[in-house]
Amino acid sequence: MATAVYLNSASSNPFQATKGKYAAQSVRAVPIRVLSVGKKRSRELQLMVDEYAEKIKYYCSFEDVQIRPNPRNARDQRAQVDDEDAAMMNHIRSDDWVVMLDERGQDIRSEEMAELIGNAGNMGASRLSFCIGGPYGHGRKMRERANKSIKLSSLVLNHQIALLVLMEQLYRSWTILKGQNYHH
Ligand SMILES: C[S@@+](CC[C@H](N)C(=O)[O-])C[C@H]1O[C@@H](n2cnc3c(N)ncnc32)[C@H](O)[C@@H]1O
Repeated sequence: MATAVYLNSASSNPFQATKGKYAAQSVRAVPIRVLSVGKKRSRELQLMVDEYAEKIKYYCSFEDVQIRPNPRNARDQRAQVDDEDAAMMNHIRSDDWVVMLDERGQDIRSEEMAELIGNAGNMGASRLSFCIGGPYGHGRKMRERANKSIKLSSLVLNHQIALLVLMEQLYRSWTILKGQNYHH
């Protein structure tokens, strides 16, 4: 039977062996993908993304999917967003659990992000897809399809910065779920 992941402070359970702030959770590791619209990344950014990807892969399968911006060289913003939206939707399956990254999304804490990842398997998701939009953000199809919309900050971030912050938070989430000594 599915059990929901609720994060309680490890100190409330003295029998739980853990070095971190939270007790280790037993979770089904659902594969994670990050879909992001963006031009070719700088070498420096790619190195940092790869570094986090390797860390995340220690816990679950991980894929970094890049989507070409403005794939049909549309002249106006609306058409560009629609084309990027369609390209992103092509990568999403019906049983994916889709998290849209958006400056107007729900403000969540790192512990809530960890719960989201920990509970994905219990919700019947076969895959978790985190989606980062292009220069003008997400289109209508993505907004309708997303199971959840979250913000990383109240500031608007460059998509590459958003990607890096997301990668670190995915890694952080897993260390929280495993009760490891990274999150304080
Ligand atoms: C340059 S931003 C697009 C900004 C645009 N004003 C919009 O309405 O989305 C490119 C992408 O980065 C991500 N992003 C930027 N700031 C963010 C934030 N504060 N929280 C979450 N995602 C953010 C979103 O996925 C966004 O679609």
